[in-house]
Amino acid sequence: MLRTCAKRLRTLGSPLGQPGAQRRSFSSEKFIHKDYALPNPSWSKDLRLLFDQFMKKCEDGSWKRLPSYRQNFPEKIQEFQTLYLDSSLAKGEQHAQQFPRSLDVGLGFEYVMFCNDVERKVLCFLQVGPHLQGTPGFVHGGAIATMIDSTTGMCAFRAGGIVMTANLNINFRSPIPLCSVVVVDSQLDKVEGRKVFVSCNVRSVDKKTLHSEATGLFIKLDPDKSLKK
Ligand SMILES: CCCCCC/C=C\CCCCCCCC(=O)SCCNC(=O)CCNC(=O)[C@H](O)C(C)(C)COP(=O)(O)OP(=O)(O)OC[C@H]1O[C@@H](n2cnc3c(N)ncnc32)[C@H](O)[C@@H]1OP(=O)(O)O
Repeated sequence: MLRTCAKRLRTLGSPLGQPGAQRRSFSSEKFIHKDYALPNPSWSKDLRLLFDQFMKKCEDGSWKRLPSYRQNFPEKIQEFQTLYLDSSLAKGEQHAQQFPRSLDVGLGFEYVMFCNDVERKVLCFLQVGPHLQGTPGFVHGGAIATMIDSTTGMCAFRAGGIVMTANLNINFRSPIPLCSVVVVDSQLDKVEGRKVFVSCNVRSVDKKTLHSEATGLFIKLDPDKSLKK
């Protein structure tokens, strides 16, 4: 699996250990607002197949592909700051990046999310790159938690607007091989006032292996309360 992964990365012109090529181009607006939830040469056949299968499901409008950027658009950040932040927290925002998109293409998280608002589900098809290693040959638990947080967070966001994770409970059932593709499947369970409850599982593409199970509690932010440092 790792050898195939390294081969695909060489075709990107960003060999392992020399990630600078991708980073150099990052400063241009074009790359900041590039939609990363689209196929690139680092994507494996498994990820491409899932992508193509769900793009077909989007044709009748039941599913939607969610675009994904390294940075939020300035007007969104402005809106967020105006509503929820102390002005003292506004520093450094122009250099901020979405954490799961901050690694070089192919080396970290390669993923695309699809949502179905009627079924209240968000699915994430995720390829875990070689820089996400924990135990040798397997993915770091923190990397898995990141994508569970992002997927369940997106599910909560679609139901409740701007939310933050208050509690995330994960059971790691079976390790995820590095460079494999997994499906993060999240489901909105209920909304009680400002509390949004979401559950989630992570499985192999053939669904035979359950890698992780999780539940998340998200709280809709209250515009009358400012977030503090
Ligand atoms: C630029 C903006 C664009 C946005 C686009 C977003 C798009 C997509 C989403 C992507 C998903 C990203 C996913 C990543 C999300 C994160 O990782 S967030 C980072 C981690 N989380 C935090 O740092 C949060 C830290 N905590 C807090 O800031 C606060 O505790 C809170 C905001 C979560 C809640 O505070 P507050 O608003 O003051 O609410 P409370 O009054 O405290 O609580 C309200 C009710 O909820 C219950 N509750 C709160 N926390 C918990 C908990 N941990 N467990 C159980 N219950 C909890 C609390 O008891 C209250 O209940 P009642 O009303 O009393 O019944």
